[in-house]
Amino acid sequence: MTEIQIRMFQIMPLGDSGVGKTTLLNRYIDDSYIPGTAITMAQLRITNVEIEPGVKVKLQIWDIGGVKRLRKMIPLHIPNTDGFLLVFDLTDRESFANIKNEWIPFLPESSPCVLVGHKSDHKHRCVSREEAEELAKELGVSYVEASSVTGHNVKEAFETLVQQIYREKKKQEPQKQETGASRSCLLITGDNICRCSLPLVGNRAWSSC
Ligand SMILES: Nc1nc2c(ncn2[C@@H]2O[C@H](COP(=O)(O)OP(=O)(O)OP(=O)(O)O)[C@@H](O)[C@H]2O)c(=O)[nH]1
Repeated sequence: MTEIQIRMFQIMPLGDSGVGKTTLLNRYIDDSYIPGTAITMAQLRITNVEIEPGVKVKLQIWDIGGVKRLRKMIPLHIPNTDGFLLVFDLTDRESFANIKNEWIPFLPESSPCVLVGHKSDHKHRCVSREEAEELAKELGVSYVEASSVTGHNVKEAFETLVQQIYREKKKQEPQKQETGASRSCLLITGDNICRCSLPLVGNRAWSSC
């Protein structure tokens, strides 16, 4: 019998309108590239990731449009968000400057974050890797250059963040176990039987897997 741990993390890509947040999500979740997507209002996407043998994460991703009038929705979601992708467009210097000017101010201190230089396939790049790495160092976060056109490093960007969240959560775990925050259950799917450790909500263990 295999023991499987199921966790739930919530993440949010942040960045100016047009940097490619929705396209990045489409590439990560559906492995598809849909050019010229319309401005997003807000949508919740869900996917599953195995982060190490026996540990699965149900990943909820809030995609909120980067235009100014939609930004008031962001603080509503921040308290439930475990980590952020700070996305800028490598062909747009303003979107790079806005990471510090517009997006960092939304974040609680020490939030797990990955800085993503997006559209790395584009010929007309105007932010150098050195500048971006310098910003990442200043912010104390990892830096990944990705392209949703080619798919290059898209998985890496999301999974670097998920691993970071996982490490942070594990640090807080001994305290959770003392309060009995999870319950071991048998999960039967077809011919497979596995043991899962599920979080307790109130006094119930739950899973939507
Ligand atoms: N060259 C190139 N273009 C891309 C890439 N990703 C997205 N685009 C284009 O960038 C434009 C904006 O992409 P979106 O995904 O709509 O941007 P967004 O950040 O979600 O925009 P909002 O919903 O307004 O916040 C679209 O025309 C995409 O086709 C990429 O990796 N390379």
